[in-house]
Amino acid sequence: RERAIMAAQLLRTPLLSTAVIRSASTGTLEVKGPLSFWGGGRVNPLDTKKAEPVYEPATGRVLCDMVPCGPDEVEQAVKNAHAAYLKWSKLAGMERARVMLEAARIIREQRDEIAKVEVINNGKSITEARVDIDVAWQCIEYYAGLAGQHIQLPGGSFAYTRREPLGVCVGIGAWNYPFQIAAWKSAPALACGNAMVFKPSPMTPVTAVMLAEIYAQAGVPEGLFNVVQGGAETGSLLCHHPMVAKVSFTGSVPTGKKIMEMSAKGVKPVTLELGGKSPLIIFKDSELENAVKGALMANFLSQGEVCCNGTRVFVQREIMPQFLEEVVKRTKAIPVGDPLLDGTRMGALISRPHLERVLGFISEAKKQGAKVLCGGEPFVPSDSKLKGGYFMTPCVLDNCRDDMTCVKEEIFGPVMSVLPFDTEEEVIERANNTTFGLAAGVFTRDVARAHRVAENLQAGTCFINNYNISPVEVPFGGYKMSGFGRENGQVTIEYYSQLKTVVVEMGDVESLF
Ligand SMILES: NC(=O)c1ccc[n+]([C@@H]2O[C@H](COP(=O)([O-])OP(=O)(O)OC[C@H]3O[C@@H](n4cnc5c(N)ncnc54)[C@H](O)[C@@H]3O)[C@@H](O)[C@H]2O)c1
Repeated sequence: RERAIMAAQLLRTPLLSTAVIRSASTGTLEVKGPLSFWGGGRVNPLDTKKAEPVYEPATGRVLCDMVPCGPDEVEQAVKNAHAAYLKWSKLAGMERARVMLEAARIIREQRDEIAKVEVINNGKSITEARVDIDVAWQCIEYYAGLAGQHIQLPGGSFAYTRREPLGVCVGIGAWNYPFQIAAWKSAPALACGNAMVFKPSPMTPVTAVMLAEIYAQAGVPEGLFNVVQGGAETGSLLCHHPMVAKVSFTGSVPTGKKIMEMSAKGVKPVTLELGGKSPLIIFKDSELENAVKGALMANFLSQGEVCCNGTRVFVQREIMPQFLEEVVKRTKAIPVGDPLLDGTRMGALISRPHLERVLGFISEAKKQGAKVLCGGEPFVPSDSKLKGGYFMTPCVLDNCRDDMTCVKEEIFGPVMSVLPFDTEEEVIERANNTTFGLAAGVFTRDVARAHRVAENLQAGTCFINNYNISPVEVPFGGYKMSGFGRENGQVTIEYYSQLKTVVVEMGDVESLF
């Protein structure tokens, strides 16, 4: 009966054709049809009553509907994933690698189209979205292969370890890097022989389906990478499902705590990639031009909606005037507008409520004594089709103190708080005075100081003389309440596999009994 239901629901046509995407511009793309994917195709929803609108951030129009998956659908997706896992995990690493390399190749080939859809659904600039998609295929290419270890024991005996898959892994994503998060989770999961059920954010449901289509086209077994749509309810069904072996989550701290609690009930390992309020420390001996560029990169990528952004910018007092002058000049020059235009450097925030929340942080900062040096206002681009979009001007706040809300809480928007400091000892203490610990940065020409500061900062990633550089070869993840576990780099294999030790006796058994 289940098979019959599946057959009636399954759609193997692609969500969007290349021609449709190519001819689309801001305000024109229509996304129709189901956005969930399992068993090798897109699946019609069982119940559309709880459908929610998904908006195009640059125009404010409805892009499509997101229909959350209920218990029966989650059950189908997980079962499909499990069946695929049984086949996929028996393949040799090289065989899996071949399929994954093919998926990486297809993404590379369709990079401009995927980036365009990402922009339309997420609002970030096309220049950034293209980089996101490049990082996604690089990640899949990177993980296409892995091996075990052989340990010699006395008397010709030996042991070896096998890195074995966990089974069905669940990925739950945030809305700021929709396609890239799906790739960062699925690439190591699949490389290790697992299957994945991925739930994107309900605000950005579109491009994860495109990734599912690409994996299918590359030749993964049906059901190996599945997409279920929905919000908290669907996410919690996934975390509680007894056939799910692991949950990898990217999102906020409060949701991360719930994910951990739910997973604890089933003794499931979790990876938590949570929020941050990262410090960037600029010493007076820095090369100022690079430090200013670094501060901009640390704050304004993806409209400031980046978890590892260095939003607390500590500047040594002696260079504060020059730093502020230069940073404000450059911030004012950032072209905000139609995210699909090549010249745009800042697009629209994800939603109207989020825009209002970010503007609210700025009003609160002003009340608490901060001075707005530039930006921080809603912005209406001259192009009339963008008048309903969620744009704002990037903001630099001066006169900040450590106890202000804008300095303590994650804003997740284009708002830089600048704070003066005097000594290295003082700034390290202030930089670490937060419950978060995702990233940190330091600019200085003094090599010894750079490494000393990096050692003393409580953060999962420390950037020296740059900021927000995350190549796929390098592990990424948090300290403290920014989470645990890592994504990217070789170490992530450990988070998507379990280690089996096999001990082999080559002689006779010596018994004490
Ligand atoms: N560390 C990282 O790698 C990283 C990367 C990107 C974003 N983030 C963080 O993500 C946050 C912004 O993303 P967001 O607003 O989408 O976060 P969020 O926590 O609101 O939602 C994240 C995901 O969790 C799902 N979810 C919500 N409640 C759930 C529940 N009870 N059970 C299961 N799933 C549930 C959502 O539907 C969504 O898919 C920021 O705090 C940001 O710092 C972290």
